[in-house]
Amino acid sequence: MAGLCGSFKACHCCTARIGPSVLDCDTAMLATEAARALRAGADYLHLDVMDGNFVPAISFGANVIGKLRAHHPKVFFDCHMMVAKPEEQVEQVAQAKAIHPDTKKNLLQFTFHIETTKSRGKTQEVIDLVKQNGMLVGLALNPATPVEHVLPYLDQVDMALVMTVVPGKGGQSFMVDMMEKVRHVRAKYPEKDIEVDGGVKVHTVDEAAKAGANMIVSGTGVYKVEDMALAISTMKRSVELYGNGLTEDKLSPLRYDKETFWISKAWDLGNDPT
Ligand SMILES: O=C(CO)[C@@H](O)[C@H](O)COP(=O)(O)O
Repeated sequence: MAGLCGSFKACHCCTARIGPSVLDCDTAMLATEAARALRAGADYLHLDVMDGNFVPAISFGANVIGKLRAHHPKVFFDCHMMVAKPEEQVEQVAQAKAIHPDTKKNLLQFTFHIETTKSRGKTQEVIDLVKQNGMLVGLALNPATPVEHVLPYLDQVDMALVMTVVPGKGGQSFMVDMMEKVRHVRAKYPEKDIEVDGGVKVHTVDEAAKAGANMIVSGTGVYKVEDMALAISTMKRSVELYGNGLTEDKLSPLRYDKETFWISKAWDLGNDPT
C-alpha cells in the first residue's frame, strides 16, 4: 500500500526527530528535565539561548550548555541562538562539542538567525566560523523574514529553522501561514533537515509534517501536557506518515508515560539511553 505523503508533495527521506525545547521546563533542574524528555522518546534537545537583546528575555548561555553536556554526552544538542551577535558565542558554545561513540555523528549544532547577520554582511562569516569550530550549522528565520533571505546559504548549512512564532517565549500560537516557507525549502531541498519551532503540539504538528518539516521543536507541547511520551510519539508518527510516507503499520509505536516508568527503571540499572 502506498504511503500518504505523495498527496502532500512534501515526501522526503529525512529522519523524523522530535526535540523538546527546554525553555518552559523546570530549568533549575535542567539535566533531570532533559533526561525526562529523552526517556519519553525525545530524539534531541533544543536549547534556547536568549540574550535580552535579539529577544527581550534572557534564558541561559554557553556555560549551561557545557554543563548539560556532561550529563548527556550522547545527545544531539540544537543550540538555538537568539542572540544579536552570534559570532561572539561560537567558541564558547563549541566547548560542548561531542561525537557519538557508535554512530560517529556530530552532536552539536549552532543555529543562528539570519536577521542578526544579513544587515551586517556577516552571514557567510558566521557559517564559516561555526564550521571551523567543528559544529553543524543551522540557519533560522523569523516569521517576518522572507524565505528568499536564507535561500542563498542553504547549500552550506545543515538545517533550516522556520520559526512558527515570533521568537521570545514559549506557549504562543502556531503560525500556519509559515508552512509556505517550509514547502518552498522542502521542494528545493528534499534531503535537508527542516525544523519548525513555536506552537507545535499534537494538534498542529500535522500541518508542519505535511509541509515537509522533519525536525519538530515543541516546548509546552511536551513539558506542559499530561503524557509526555504520548505527545512525543504522536508528533513523530505525524512526520513519518505525512513526510516519509510510511503506512500505519510501519510507524513508530505510540508510547505512554507508564512505559517511561519502566524505561527509567532500565536506565537506573545501567542501560542509559541518554
Ligand atoms: O524559540 C522558542 C521561542 O522563542 C521556542 O523554542 C519555544 O520555546 C517553543 O515553545 P512552544 O511554542 O512549543 O511552547
